[in-house]
Amino acid sequence: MSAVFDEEAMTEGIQTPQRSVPQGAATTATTAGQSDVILRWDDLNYEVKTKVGKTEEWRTILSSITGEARAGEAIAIIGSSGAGKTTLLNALSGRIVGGRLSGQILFRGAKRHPGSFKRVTAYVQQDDLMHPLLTVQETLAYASKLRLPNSSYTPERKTERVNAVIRQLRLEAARNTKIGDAATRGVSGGERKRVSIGTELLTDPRLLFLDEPTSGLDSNSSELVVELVKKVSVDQGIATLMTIHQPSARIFNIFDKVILLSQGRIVYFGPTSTAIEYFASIGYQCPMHENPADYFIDLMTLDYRSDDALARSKAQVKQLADTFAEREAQRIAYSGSEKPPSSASGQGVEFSGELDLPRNNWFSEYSTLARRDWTNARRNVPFLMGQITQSIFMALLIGFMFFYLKKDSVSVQNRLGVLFIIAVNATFPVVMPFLTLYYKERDIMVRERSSATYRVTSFYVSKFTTYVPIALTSNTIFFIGIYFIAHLSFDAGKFFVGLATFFSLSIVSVSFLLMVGSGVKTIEVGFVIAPAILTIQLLFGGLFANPHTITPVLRWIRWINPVQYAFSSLTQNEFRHLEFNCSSGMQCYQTGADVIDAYGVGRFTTWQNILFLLMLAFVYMTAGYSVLRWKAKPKSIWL
Ligand SMILES: Nc1ncnc2c1ncn2[C@@H]1O[C@H](COP(=O)(O)OP(=O)(O)OP(=O)(O)O)[C@@H](O)[C@H]1O
Repeated sequence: MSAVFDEEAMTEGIQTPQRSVPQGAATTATTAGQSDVILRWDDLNYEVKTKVGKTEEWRTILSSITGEARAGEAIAIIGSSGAGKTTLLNALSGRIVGGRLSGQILFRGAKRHPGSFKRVTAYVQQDDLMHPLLTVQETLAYASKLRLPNSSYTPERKTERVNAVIRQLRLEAARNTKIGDAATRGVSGGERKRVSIGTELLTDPRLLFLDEPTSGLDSNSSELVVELVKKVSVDQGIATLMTIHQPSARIFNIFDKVILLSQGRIVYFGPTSTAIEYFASIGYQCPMHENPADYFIDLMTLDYRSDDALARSKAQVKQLADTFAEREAQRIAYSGSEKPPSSASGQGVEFSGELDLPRNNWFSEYSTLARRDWTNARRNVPFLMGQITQSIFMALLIGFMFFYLKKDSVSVQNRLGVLFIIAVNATFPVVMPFLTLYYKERDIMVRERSSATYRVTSFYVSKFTTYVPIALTSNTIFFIGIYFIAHLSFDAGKFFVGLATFFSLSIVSVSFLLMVGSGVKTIEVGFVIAPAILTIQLLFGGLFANPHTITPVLRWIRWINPVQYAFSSLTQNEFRHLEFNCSSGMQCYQTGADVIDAYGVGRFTTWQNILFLLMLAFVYMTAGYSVLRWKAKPKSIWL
């Protein structure tokens, strides 16, 4: 019996209730027709380069892998560590990066189109990257807003879909519990995994891939996860493939089929129910009370305890894989070609390239992401309190350090010092804490975008518009505190121009952290690069060295240095029209204009400096966006 597909609904990603497949309809390759084959892979080979240069070497990771997955079928990929399970799952799901992949993969008889294939497949990663401060309900609701098209789903239908997934995955009790993380207690490991699966099931996929969904879970939670996945696969006619480490006997028996992998070769692929029989037929009888999965894994695992044991186990694995290949060849010769008619030409059901387009318009994506970001920010009380506390503390400390600046010549140095510290405070305390936040969000974005959820621009702009107000709030507290405690010029015009400069520098800092956070591979690298660049900006900021006297080789740095523009603007603003009382006989600055001249900060006017700051913010934002876009671009190999 074949599953009934609604083509139009598939294009729109709509739930299609008539797609259900009766249990048992797709459990054996021989009884079901070709039409319910969702994914077919033939002779897959994958190699990676292990040495570069003249002595180039390639290591084979997958070798001659053939098989298929049908609607309603749950298939386990089992093998010892390093057998190639994840590599196979990645190859089939279109997530393999680097190396050489050959063979053929057909989705419902047709060559896969990356954009449309992603739309109809779901991939549940081993690490459940989710927002820890959102509840289960909110996590799924935001995912539904981002993933389901507004054109086919009204808000009510999206809510219904979320409720259906919550029921399906038995998450009712945890509905209002936060996801949590190491710092915040949240849902249990099993619930977390089910939420992760739920976000993928919202779009009603045809194919579901799961990488080690039971890792880190106790046996009951593992069993529940696998059971629920199996039930959903049957109910919705989904073909499911999952890698799994040492399943219990009960979990093993839930699967319709198993792929037993060793050293990148298939040792067995077929119904779970006949695996014991097959191994017995080739001389390996699973003992009565032993978990078959453990027994098979033992047979397939290389024994590194001694050279002899290793040679013996290698020979055994080779023999198992060779025997299976021979049996398969005989079976195919006996039953005729197993390939679907379209596979040779790759001409099956073609997908519309339009499926590549994002699901919703930019504003819809942006407003959902911005609301989600604000909810996360509002709930991140330790972060917000940390920002505000450090602003108050620094304002008091620095304010009283420079308490009551007078109008004598000695105050010139202090006045310059306080202005420079204001500039410093708009950079370091913004960049460093926000960088950690952004880095985590970036990883979630990469995961969410791997199933073509939303545009990079909507994510990026949403981050900018969330971080800027938070940074400006804490920075305003700092600025007002220090301005009045240190008695900077008591002049409304000067105060607001100073604040505008400080705001502009804070905006540059947010843009800078977005650029660094987008560019670095790991957060550790970010923590090295960001302070190094900020320190250079401070060194060339205008206080330590006169910009005009810096060696020409390094003088260009001032053009891209926001601190220098900010310091120049703040200094001109503060010192303009000031006059100093010189003690008799002492050489000193008579007026603020003398100070501006002496420090070489009058090249551009205050407003020109502010304009340069905003231009720099734009340049950093654009550079960060370009890097992020390039990084977020899928680089997978497609067959
Ligand atoms: N890009 C790569 N470069 C080098 N080696 C690779 C690459 N990808 C995979 N491998 C190697 O291929 C083998 C199979 O890796 P894979 O991650 O698929 O194994 P696995 O069966 O999922 O193992 P585990 O259960 O431990 O996760 C491993 O030895 C791994 O080191």
